[in-house]
Amino acid sequence: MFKAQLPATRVIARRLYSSRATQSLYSCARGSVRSPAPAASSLCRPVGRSLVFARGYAEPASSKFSRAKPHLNIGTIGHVDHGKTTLTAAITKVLSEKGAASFTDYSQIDKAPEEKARGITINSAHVEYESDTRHYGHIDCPGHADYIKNMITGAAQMDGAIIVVSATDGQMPQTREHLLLARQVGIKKLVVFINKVDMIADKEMLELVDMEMRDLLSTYNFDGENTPIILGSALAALEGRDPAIGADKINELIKACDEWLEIPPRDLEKPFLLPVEDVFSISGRGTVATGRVERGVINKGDEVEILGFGTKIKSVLTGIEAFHKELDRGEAGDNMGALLRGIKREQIKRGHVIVAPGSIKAVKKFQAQIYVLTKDEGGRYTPFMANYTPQLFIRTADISTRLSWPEDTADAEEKMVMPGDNVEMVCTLHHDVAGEVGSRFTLREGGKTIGTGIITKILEYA
Ligand SMILES: Nc1nc2c(ncn2[C@@H]2O[C@H](COP(=O)(O)OP(=O)(O)OP(=O)(O)O)[C@@H](O)[C@H]2O)c(=O)[nH]1
Ligand SMILES: [Mg+2]
Repeated sequence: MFKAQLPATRVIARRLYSSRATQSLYSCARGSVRSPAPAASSLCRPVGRSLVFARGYAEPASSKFSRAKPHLNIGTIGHVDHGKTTLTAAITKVLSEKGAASFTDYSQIDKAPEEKARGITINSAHVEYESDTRHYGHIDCPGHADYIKNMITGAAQMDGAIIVVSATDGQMPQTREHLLLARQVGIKKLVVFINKVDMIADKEMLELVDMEMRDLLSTYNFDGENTPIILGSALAALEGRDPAIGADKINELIKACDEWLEIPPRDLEKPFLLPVEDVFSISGRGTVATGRVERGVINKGDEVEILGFGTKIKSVLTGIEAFHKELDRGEAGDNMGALLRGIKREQIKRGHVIVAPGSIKAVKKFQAQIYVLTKDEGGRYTPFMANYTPQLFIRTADISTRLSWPEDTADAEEKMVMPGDNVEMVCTLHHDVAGEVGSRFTLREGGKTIGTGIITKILEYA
């Protein structure tokens, strides 16, 4: 009873605390004592696709799709009105005819539910469908601001994207902005859909849009030469007419996604990282750090490194507890307690990370893409300028950080950041923390979140 009221990590530490409890845990592991593990333990372990849900997806209403196929998160990006939502609806329409999706019509997608991600409201719709070889989760946002927020917060992370560009307009400012952001947040490959070809009779015009898109992709360091570009009409596909520019092109698009977009390494395949939430001293046994494993796998006896706050020490994990049992192995998603050999209570604290040695470094200064919340989102009412010093929260660490403009910025002295802006700034940390390109963080001031960001470039290691 008493234990049930404690946060999971405390329970773990308490269990490691008493050697008698540890003994009973061993017997529990052998299956001789105790009823089945408490339900709470099943909360943590990501099984197959549920990893995706841990990243912000709601469990889909239909579960008739095969879970056996590899899963990829994608979405439509691109300039306002170029046809992202129409294309999303068209994909579900064409694939539903093969039984590989449930048709989600335009109005259902554009009436996206609001999601709260780190205090930021994002309107986005998730649909899912299947190709011959993969299962896709697909996100479409109703507005430009929602794309920006979604990409920076990673509310629904995209592993790849379909950039939609209207043949009538060609590339527009948000085409470029979304491409740049896709690059910044680590999307490596895109597929291009040149839409509304039903409105263009001139073939040369289409070739021009194609060529310009390849140039633009290369400008933003994507593979402009080899990126698949499909020309079609999302509206024709949705309305079930002109298959040569409609349904056929949707099938071609999905095939291009299958062949060109890559499945990212799963969290389990990445190097081990445990953000420390709490630390306990257990007499007769040593120091235990608890937290939820962010990525990777660890085995009892493995060497680890503790990083952050000027610390870089090696140790060995001599005990692991997760799911209220003493185990030989912990993995991504587990709430675990880690017994560390030769580490004193004072040497480790909340905000440190325990990692596979050499897999990540501590950083002091980096460049980041930052979205600044509006006052309606609970953010600041007023703009700020360079040298503003909020608290930066990354994993379990919080550190005061100074914000400034990158070196080559014009008028850096007078430049203001308005609530609602998306900016690239330099963060100089008061002390070091484990970080890498792609690490996400939030900025807070006086107890409220004022911004959210993602590291794009490391400028100084600890
Ligand atoms: N003629 C033609 N019109 C299209 C096509 N695809 C989309 N449209 C129209 O273009 C308009 C904008 O389409 P949407 O799908 O709402 O565009 P969007 O990119 O989702 O727009 P935002 O979410 O507001 O950025 C609508 O009126 C669509 O009917 C197409 O292939 N041909
Ligand atoms: Mg839309």
